[in-house]
Amino acid sequence: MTVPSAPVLRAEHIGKTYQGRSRLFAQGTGVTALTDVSFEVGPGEILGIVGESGCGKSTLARIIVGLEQASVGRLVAGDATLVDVAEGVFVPPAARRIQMVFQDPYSSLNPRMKVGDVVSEGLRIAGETNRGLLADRVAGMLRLVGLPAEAASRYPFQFSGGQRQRIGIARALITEPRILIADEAVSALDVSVQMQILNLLLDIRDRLRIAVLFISHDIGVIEYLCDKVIVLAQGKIVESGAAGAVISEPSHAYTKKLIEAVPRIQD
Ligand SMILES: Nc1ncnc2c1ncn2[C@@H]1O[C@H](COP(=O)(O)OP(=O)(O)OP(=O)(O)O)[C@@H](O)[C@H]1O
Repeated sequence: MTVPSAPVLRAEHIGKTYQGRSRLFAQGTGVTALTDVSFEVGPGEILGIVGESGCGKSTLARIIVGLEQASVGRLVAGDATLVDVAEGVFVPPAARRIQMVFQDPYSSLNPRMKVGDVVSEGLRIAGETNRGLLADRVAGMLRLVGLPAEAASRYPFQFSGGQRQRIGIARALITEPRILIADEAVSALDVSVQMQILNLLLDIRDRLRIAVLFISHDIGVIEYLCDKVIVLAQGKIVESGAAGAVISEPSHAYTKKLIEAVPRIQD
């Protein structure tokens, strides 16, 4: 009998209301971006978070990584409570061991930094100064994402979009996060390059047993990559479960609409 692993991340009843400063929000109503969002992701599991623009995907990612405060709810990673709004718990981003890969590899890499410095930045911020150790770790990360070690001495503009996304993944993984959040990480890439990056994420998941939250508006990509999925509409989970089951037999009209809108990736 296999014993189920403890979740790497558990979100409990997360809610977020943005309180604007403009007169539009004068009545204290604000914008409700998330309502009662709960899910779990286990080690080596890829959870897809799918929904149309404005459904709250990026807000959820920013809350998990700690760039945004939740208005209500809890986030627990393994034994550690990262967020408990009622108890006033808020673990700062640098202490969460959660890293993000962003949509646009062109703008998310500092063009004036060599790739080696881009990739090693997280370790240097954490206080690592040993140049030999940093170079070894960078070379290992570049190898992991399928780039040659010589890439370290070049600049981001010397690489293609897919290669830059590999650099972004190496940068995210160097601090050994327990969770990787990919926010529309393949949306800016051509379809064939998308497939290469999705396959790289599968390979990394298998090798590192890391948990991945994969945020996308594209249900075809979610179907190819993810074990589980939550479908967000207007900040609420309208459907969740095993990715194959949700996509082959969607029970909610919103999920059906997402499926009809996107060509399916065949493996
Ligand atoms: N800083 C903010 N202040 C006020 N409202 C915000 C803020 N950020 C997001 N929102 C609102 O919260 C809701 C969810 O936005 P969010 O960016 O999380 O959605 P999304 O699904 O990631 O959309 P997209 O794919 O377009 O980025 C939207 O109604 C948005 O207008």
